[in-house]
Amino acid sequence: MGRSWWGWGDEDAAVTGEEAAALEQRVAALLPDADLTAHRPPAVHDVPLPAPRVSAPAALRAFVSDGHADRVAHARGKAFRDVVRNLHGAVDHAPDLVARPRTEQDVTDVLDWCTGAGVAVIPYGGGSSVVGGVEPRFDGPAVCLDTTAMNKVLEVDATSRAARVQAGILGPALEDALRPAGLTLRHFPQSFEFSTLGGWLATRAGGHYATVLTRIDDLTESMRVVTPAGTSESLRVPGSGAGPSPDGLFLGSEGTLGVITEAWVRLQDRPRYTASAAVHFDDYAGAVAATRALVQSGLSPSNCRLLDPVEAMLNAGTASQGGVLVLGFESADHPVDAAMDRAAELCADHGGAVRDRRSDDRAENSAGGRSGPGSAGAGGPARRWRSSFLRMPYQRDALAARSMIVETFETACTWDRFDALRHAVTAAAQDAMAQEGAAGVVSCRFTHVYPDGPAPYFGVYVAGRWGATVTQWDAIKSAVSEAIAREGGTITHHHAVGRDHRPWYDRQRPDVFAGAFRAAKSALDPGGVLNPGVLVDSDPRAAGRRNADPAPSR
Ligand SMILES: Cc1cc2nc3c(=O)[nH]c(=O)nc-3n(C[C@H](O)[C@H](O)[C@H](O)COP(=O)(O)OP(=O)(O)OC[C@H]3O[C@@H](n4cnc5c(N)ncnc54)[C@H](O)[C@@H]3O)c2cc1C
Repeated sequence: MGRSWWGWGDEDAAVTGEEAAALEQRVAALLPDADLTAHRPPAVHDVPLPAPRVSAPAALRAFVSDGHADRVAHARGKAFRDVVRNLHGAVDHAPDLVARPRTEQDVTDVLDWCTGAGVAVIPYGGGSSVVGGVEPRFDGPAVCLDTTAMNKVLEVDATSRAARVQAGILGPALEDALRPAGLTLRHFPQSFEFSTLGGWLATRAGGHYATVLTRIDDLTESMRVVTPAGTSESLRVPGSGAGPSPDGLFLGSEGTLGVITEAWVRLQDRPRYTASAAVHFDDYAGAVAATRALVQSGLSPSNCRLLDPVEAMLNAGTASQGGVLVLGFESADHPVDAAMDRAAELCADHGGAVRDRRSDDRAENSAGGRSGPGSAGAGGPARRWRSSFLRMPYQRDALAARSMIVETFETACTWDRFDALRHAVTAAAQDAMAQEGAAGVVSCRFTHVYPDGPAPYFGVYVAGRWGATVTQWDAIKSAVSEAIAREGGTITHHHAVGRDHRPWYDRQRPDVFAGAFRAAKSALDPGGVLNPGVLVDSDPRAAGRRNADPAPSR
């Protein structure tokens, strides 16, 4: 047993037995007409693939594979639509080769060969993209450049609390390497176990923590990027006003400008003091007002996830009329009970009742302790929500195999627009479901909150039709994306643009910026080989041979 080729994570962690039966029961109670017949994916070797269209030159063969299983496993990311297409054994676009460079020189050699031969290159970390970011959805040959052999922490500067880390390291290995020094990156996306530092930087990933240092951008001191035009390394300083930031260009570049090979990242002492609570509300408007008051108070909770009643019921097992605010504080330096006291007062002002409050000063997360999203101090609904958070991707796969459409989408907007956006998005999802003849529910939680607005994260749980769930989901996704754009939200707060969000991203970004970005791409990637179809189209003279198609193939 190892990594699942078709779904999330490890094969031996897949949902089976009692967990599967309990899941089916919960769905049947919610959607009694759902057909929950379980379908199985084909064995990886039975997935049909055309022969590779290119072969690696002799100098690269030591780290390049054209193996069938390698090509299938690197063919797409881990969104719902990826998992379902895998379940059907339909891999329309696979890379011709998978390269696993061991050094920066190997990366340069791959880029040089691909630029010369007109072969596309898709930088690939953990392959957990949910936006079609790693799928070679274009004509012409492609090499998947898998960075996971470059996976070491190279240096720790304990004085400045920073580390120089290779981009292909996965979350757990990074934290394991930092733990002996009592340090942590404290960046825990839900995909933490199976995504890489390079992927986080390339997508501007959002971690588990709700306020202040929410994204990998905030934790980045400098970056080293190998491009077809040469290598860029930014100065390692705590801040700089020296013109536009080179890191600002490469953060979120999604493999279109170069391969991120290393970064200096900012670390923190592992938290010792924690406090958590679940605050129940009778009225969702009051819950939203309390969350806004909290994030505008300067208290900076580490966790501040407002679950609406549907989300609270489905994923925290808690009935609540107005929603539940999962609240947490933590510090390596001082007790956080006073902050929790004040947060409870602010919530009470808006009708919130604190339940399941816990605090802990036992250094559970300090050197030698375990780490992960919100791993200390939580009880009751907060604890149930956290464990279901980690099981969610596995359960999504089990439900996808049972014709359910289970997927999420996210955005961010200012507080003044949130009510209208939530209503519009929920209505668009419900209308699209009705048009697809499918019954389902829509949930909403805040993943991150800022003084000027929340990042709402929606879930859909729909009884689909086997064989049609991808087209059904695409129709829902298109409708909600239109609603988000209409209501002034961003097409993504942290899932990135990839190929799937291109139509809305192209409308969101200013035209002059698109031109400047295209010019930067031409300068760094003159052959237009890097991740065609993502973020921006190359100069047509460079990309003419490839006919990139940003729209999702169905
Ligand atoms: C179950 C699940 C939960 C998720 N939870 C979160 C979450 O909490 N927060 C969040 O932000 N996202 C989340 N995601 C989305 C995904 O995990 C993130 O986008 C993550 O940052 C991708 O990292 P990766 O290493 O898997 O990159 P990949 O999926 O391999 O690649 C993503 C993009 O980055 C590019 N890329 C990868 N490595 C490099 C590199 N070294 N240099 C240049 N470009 C590179 C790729 O070309 C691609 O465009 C989740 C996804 C899943 C499936």
